[in-house]
Amino acid sequence: MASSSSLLFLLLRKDRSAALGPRRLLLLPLLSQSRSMGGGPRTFPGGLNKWQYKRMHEKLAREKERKLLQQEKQLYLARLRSEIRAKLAGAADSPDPSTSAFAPMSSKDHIKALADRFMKGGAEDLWNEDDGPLKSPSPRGILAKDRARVKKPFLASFDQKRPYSAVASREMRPRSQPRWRRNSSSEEDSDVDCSFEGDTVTKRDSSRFLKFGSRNEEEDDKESDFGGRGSPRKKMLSSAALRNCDAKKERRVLRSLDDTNDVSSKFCELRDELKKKRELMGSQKWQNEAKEECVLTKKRFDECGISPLTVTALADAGYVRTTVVQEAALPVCLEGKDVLVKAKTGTGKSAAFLLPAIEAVLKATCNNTNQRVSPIIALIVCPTRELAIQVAAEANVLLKYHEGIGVQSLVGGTRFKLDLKRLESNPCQILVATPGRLLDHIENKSGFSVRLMGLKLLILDEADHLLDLGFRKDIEKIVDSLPRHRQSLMFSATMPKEVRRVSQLVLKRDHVFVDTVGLGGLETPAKILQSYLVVPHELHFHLVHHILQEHIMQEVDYKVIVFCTTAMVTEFMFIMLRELKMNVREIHSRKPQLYRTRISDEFRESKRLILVTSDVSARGMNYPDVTLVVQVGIPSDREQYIHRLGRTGRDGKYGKGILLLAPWEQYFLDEIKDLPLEKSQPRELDPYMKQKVEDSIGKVDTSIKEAAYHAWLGYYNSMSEIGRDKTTLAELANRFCHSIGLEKPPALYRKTALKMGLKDIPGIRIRK
Ligand SMILES: Nc1ncnc2c1ncn2[C@@H]1O[C@H](COP(=O)(O)OP(=O)(O)OP(=O)(O)O)[C@@H](O)[C@H]1O
Repeated sequence: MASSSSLLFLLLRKDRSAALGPRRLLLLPLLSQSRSMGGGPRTFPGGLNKWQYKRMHEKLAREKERKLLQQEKQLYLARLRSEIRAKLAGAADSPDPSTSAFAPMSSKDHIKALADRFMKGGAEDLWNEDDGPLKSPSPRGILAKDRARVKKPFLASFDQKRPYSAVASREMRPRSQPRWRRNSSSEEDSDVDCSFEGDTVTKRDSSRFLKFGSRNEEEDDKESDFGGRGSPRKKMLSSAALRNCDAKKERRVLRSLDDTNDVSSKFCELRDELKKKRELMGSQKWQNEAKEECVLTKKRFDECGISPLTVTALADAGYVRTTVVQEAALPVCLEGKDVLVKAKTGTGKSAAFLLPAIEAVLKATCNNTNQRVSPIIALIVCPTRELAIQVAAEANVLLKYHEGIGVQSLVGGTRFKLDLKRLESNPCQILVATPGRLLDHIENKSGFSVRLMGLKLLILDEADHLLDLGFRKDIEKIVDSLPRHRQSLMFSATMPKEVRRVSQLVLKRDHVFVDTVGLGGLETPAKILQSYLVVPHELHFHLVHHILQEHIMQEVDYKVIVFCTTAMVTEFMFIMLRELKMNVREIHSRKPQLYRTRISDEFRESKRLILVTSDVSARGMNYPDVTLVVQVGIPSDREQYIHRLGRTGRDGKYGKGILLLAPWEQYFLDEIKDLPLEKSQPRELDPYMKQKVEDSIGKVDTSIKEAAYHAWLGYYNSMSEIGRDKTTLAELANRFCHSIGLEKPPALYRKTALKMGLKDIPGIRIRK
């Protein structure tokens, strides 16, 4: 077993070094060329031009991905074959198959080998629900002496009794002990999860072992013409992800509109389940539970081993005690280890990675004082422009008393030359960047690559999103151009197991996993009251207006974010609400960067304002005191729901979240069934207000409505649940079309329809 996993590891290393090799070789001449020429070359080694050079890297990345995929497939097939053989040979009944020299490898061992390949120890929680019979004696039944034998997982130096655990992947629970156990009664049932945390055994709902949704939510530059979820081509790529071979996701395809009735029994089940949850969640109980969730700990920053100047700056900003994630992550990060951190939204992850970044700079600068051009010591990569700007601003606050340490941001949507000027005139040791623009600098300015040679610390904020297929290639290229001897940190509020599997692209194999949520723990802040509403498309816009009005009446200092599915639907919603004289602003990828930054700053400072936005504001944005988050339509996946919701209830405050779905979109509730969502009471719409909304919809320009229809179609076409049934999709799109006041659906270009698989589909009109 050990030899097979080490063989796999060797294979992988070989594959990786094959992909890295040419890049490294190419970098040397590139550097020497830049030194001799003095400026940044526009030609590339081997006489390649920029595009050839770019294509060569893309090809390398494609090959690497293909090889990984193939290996994964082989392993999975081998596992299936072995399982069949085991059954035929009656080995399944054998109490200990491993005792027979000829016994086939068990499925569990195969999965272990698979996990070993990625993470060595600590990968047990990456397994799929169905992988192997993890039957084991009830944890209650475990004898004290057995418990004593269970080596405590390596915990980062913080209080283990807290509801989180920091687990070093190198020292994991012995496999003989149950980490979690599925309730075998039914796939749909909420599972009971038993997990050890230190010495304690906790029972939890483990229904969050869910699918690997493809998250092609765009970074600013990636929001496609056809909605925010990336182009159909991107989607095709994502469907080739590892999950096809490994994740066992139950498909829910809507064959026709009538299917919504056919699955009513399923919904009944769901309703019952939710009713039970509602009872549990009775508002009194919710408040009590919420009160218990405390973000701050007793540990003070001056006890954390960070520079006194930083402690003073922190105190100026009102930070005296650490938050849960800061207490857990800081010691391991400051030790210089590679760390993967998962913590709920709004719990202070930014400071948890900025403080180690500052310490890394202090350490590096005192070791090396006479450099002509200051190297970049810490690089922070963020998925969106606003987030990068926000993180840079927070770094500046923490650097208040550190003279000579600079921070800069590199984001798309600004002029490349201006970036260069800024970088030259204000040298910085901490750089915050979005992947696209960063790669532009790496590939086009060799002087910049030289500055990156001194890098000590790489940080990926919203790491699961950055390692998702929309960004992964860019991240791989960036990582390939950085020194190998560095520390790497990855942070996010969500960490799907598939992302953990590929985290080795960035992290060392013996990295530490700090999880302040805990296996099976509630992934959303307890202080957010979550609910959902199901109404037909035709009433969505009326209802959004109604909900906003209701909220404004309840909250004097309201501050609301309305998330829409795509940039163009966002634009439509914004204009409609503006026509209704509401105090609204908009941010989405179709707006110029200067405008976006201005609105973002305005919203941060303001009260009594509504921000209508696409997913560009979903992750990381810290707008204080948001009182309500409304999500209109299905989010691209469970993770996106959690991040959008997390714009409220930050920093230990209370908040509200409402998810608005059309009847056919209810299947999404299954993805978040472990989250405490209540069904909201249907609202009575005032006929007068209804007419007012109709009038305002009528005032929106037809070209915007048409673009919104196209974007809507593109967004839902990329969702596997509905995108495969094109006829139903076209019907639903037509309903949406009526809801925005268009009489008939606007025509698509033939080429676009072909690309989207919508040619010759009834209800889809093609441009002559
Ligand atoms: N130690 C602290 N004491 C007081 N407030 C803090 C502390 N650390 C962070 N905060 C505040 O908590 C809020 C949320 O912080 P931050 O934006 O870092 O959260 P996050 O975990 O990164 O959220 P997300 O998952 O959405 O990215 C901010 O307003 C920040 O100022």
